[in-house]
Formats: sequence, C-alpha cells, structure tokens
Amino acid sequence: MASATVTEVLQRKPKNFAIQTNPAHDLHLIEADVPEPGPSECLVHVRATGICGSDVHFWKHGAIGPMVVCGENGLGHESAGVVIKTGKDVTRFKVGDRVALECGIPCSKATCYYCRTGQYNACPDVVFFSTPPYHGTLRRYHAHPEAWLHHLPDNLSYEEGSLLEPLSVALAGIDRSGLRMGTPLVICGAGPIGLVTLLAAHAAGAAPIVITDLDENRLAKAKSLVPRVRSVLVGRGVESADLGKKIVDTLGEEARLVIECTGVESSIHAGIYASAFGGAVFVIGVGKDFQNIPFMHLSSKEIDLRFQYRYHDTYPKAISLVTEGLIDLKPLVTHRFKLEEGVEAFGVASNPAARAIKVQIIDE
Ligand SMILES: NC(=O)c1ccc[n+]([C@@H]2O[C@H](COP(=O)([O-])OP(=O)(O)OC[C@H]3O[C@@H](n4cnc5c(N)ncnc54)[C@H](O)[C@@H]3O)[C@@H](O)[C@H]2O)c1
Ligand SMILES: OC[C@H](O)C(O)[C@@H](O)CO
Ligand SMILES: [Zn+2]
Ligand SMILES: [Zn+2]
Repeated sequence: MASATVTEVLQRKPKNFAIQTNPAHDLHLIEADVPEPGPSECLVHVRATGICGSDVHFWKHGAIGPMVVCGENGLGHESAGVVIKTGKDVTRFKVGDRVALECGIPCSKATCYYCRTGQYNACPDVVFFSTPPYHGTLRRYHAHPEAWLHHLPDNLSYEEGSLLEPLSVALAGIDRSGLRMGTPLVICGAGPIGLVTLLAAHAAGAAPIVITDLDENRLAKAKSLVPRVRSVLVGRGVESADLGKKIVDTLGEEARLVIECTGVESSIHAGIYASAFGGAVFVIGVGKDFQNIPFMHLSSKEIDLRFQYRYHDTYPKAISLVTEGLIDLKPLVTHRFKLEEGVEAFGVASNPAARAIKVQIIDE
C-alpha cells in the first residue's frame, strides 16, 4: 500500500494538538504549529504515546528533583509513529517508515566526554523531550532527528513501539545490575517500570523472583504476566526490617539483587533488609531529594546501593527482545484515549482507583 504523503495526512488531520502543563499545574490541550523538519530530521505523525509517571509528576508537582516546569511544557516521551516527511539530508528513513522515538537527544560532540564514551544519558546538554524546558512528543506532529529514530519491525505495533521506552529503562538497569541466570531477585513496585523489569528479568533467567507492591491489583497483574513470580503485599506502616524478612521468607533465601522501582524510602529500606551479604540494591525509582539509609546495615553486609538514570543504547536490544518474542509488552496497555481526550487520559493515569497500568494516547 502506498504511504500517505504529508499533504494527504495534513488534509485529513490538520490540527497539531499537543498536551501541555505549566507552573500553575494547568494541564491542557493546545494547537501547535506543524513543525518543518530540519535537514537531518523527520516529521513524524505520532501514533501512540504512553503516559509516564514523570509526565503526571511534572503536571501535579511541577518538578522532579532539579527538573522544574518553568513555563508551558509539552508532555510525553514514550512514542512511536510514522514518518510523513524527511529533511534533505536524511538517509535512513523514508515517508511511510514506522518508527520508535528515542526522546533523549544528546549533544553528540566529540568534546563531550559522556557522548564520546557512549554514556550519552549523562550528556549535560541532552535535550530530553518532555523534561523542562523542552516540549514532549505527546502531540500529533513532531520533528525528530533521524539519528534518534529506530525502525519498528512489521510485527511490532505502535503501542509496543512506545513501550520500548519503559523497557529501555528496565534494560539499562538490568544490564548495569549484573543480573545473571539464576540470580535470586526482588523487584520492589509493580507499576509499569516494575512490570517491564519483571518481564525482562524473567527473560534473562532470574530465579526465583519476588515482586512487592501496596496494591493487590498490580501484584495480580504481575502474576498474570509471569506466573512463576512470587508476590509480597506491602502493608502500610509495617517496619521495613520486618518486611525485609517477609520478602526473604517468600524468596526462600536472601536476595543477591534487588531492583527497586518505587523510589519510596521505606521500600528501599525493605530491599536493603532483604539483601544478602555482598548483594546489591539497584534503584530505578526516583523519589524525595533527601532520604535516610540504614548505613551500618549496608556497611556490615557490604550491600551495594546503586542507581539508574535513563538509558543508552537500549532501543536496538529492546526491539530485538520484543520482535523475537522474548518479551510481550502488549498486556501492559490497559487504557486507550484519543489525542483530543488527552486531559481525561491523564485523569485516569493519575487516579489509582482507575486501576490503570499503562494509559496510551492513540492517533489513528
Ligand atoms: N531512573 C530512571 O531513569 C527512571 C525512568 C522512568 C521512571 N522512573 C521512576 O521509576 C518509578 C516507577 O515508575 P512507574 O511508572 O512504575 O510508577 P508507578 O507510580 O506507576 O508505580 C510505582 C508502584 O510502586 C508501588 N509502591 C509505592 N510504594 C510502595 C512501597 N512502599 N512498597 C512497594 N510498592 C510500593 C505503587 O503501588 C505502584 O504500583 C517512578 O519513581 C518513576 O519516576 C525512573
Ligand atoms: O523515562 C524517562 C523518565 O521518565 C525521565 O528520565 C524523567 O524521569 C525525568 O526526565
Ligand atoms: Zn518516563
Ligand atoms: Zn554530550
């Protein structure tokens, strides 16, 4: 089937709607200009975007650590779409190509130590779409550098393409955590990040695996994704050391590795108390700027406390794992909205009673 030209797409859908927030926490739909792609950019019709916890956080709280919403700020960084126009120097993509968007655009200069050495998630000049002051990709039309687009294989939907972003977060953490086949693993938190971590750790052969959450529905979701996972329902107000013991009892041994996916202090503590001598607690979750740690417990058990910040070089791996059938991301999407219903979609994503896992905004 011939690909639609930019003119045809724009005739059918002329308005470039986008979802923005601002320092007054006013989430709204705006109509942006349709951007003209630069010489090495592609204009993408964004077909699926997942709402990330950080999008909700920027809306509700106006900041994540040092990243502060200072003006009108477009949201969204979990996106996939189709190329509808290419800049004159673009060589790897043509109109009609289906793509996943990697949304952190580093400076890529040889003078940048982190870009030169491949740790481009640490580039001080990175433009991360949706992190202030940069607009996100939760919009119909978005111009994206071709270097940071990835071809979507035919057997991956746009929804799966957008889920490559949270999967990237999990893969980056798993890679640096040193997880091996047979590693006894605890995952704290069964939100989208904990669940993609579960899927990836299962594929990587971690065993046994325990997952924790405060919410029974999320634990049930974990079980439906990976039936062999064992779960611990976290009761509010339970002492972290007691919870750590319960996790160890459920795992059947002390954890060699804990992947923490909540960023909540008490959960990090429970992970620490569940760890074996020489184990590691690897924190993906983000939370309060200052947190206490059980210092002497960590010290006397030589437990490593480590962190993950975004990802680098994960998209090709994520695509292979999904296209080859090792990881099935589809069951994570529980709610779908049209772009015009974006504000309502955020209402669902931010309301625990809605029992959403991943809310996506779809533009046909
Ligand atoms: N490091 C990074 O680069 C990176 C990237 C993306 C997301 N994140 C962070 O990862 C975290 C998880 O993201 P998400 O989208 O899954 O968020 P989410 O809020 O949907 O999920 C968090 C889950 O943790 C559970 N939880 C809360 N307190 C708990 C406790 N004390 N014990 C056990 N479970 C508890 C919640 O019930 C929820 O199911 C967030 O902090 C997010 O900001 C970090
Ligand atoms: O998935 C990527 C994350 O949401 C971002 O790093 C965000 O937490 C801050 O920009
Ligand atoms: Zn995110
Ligand atoms: Zn750089």
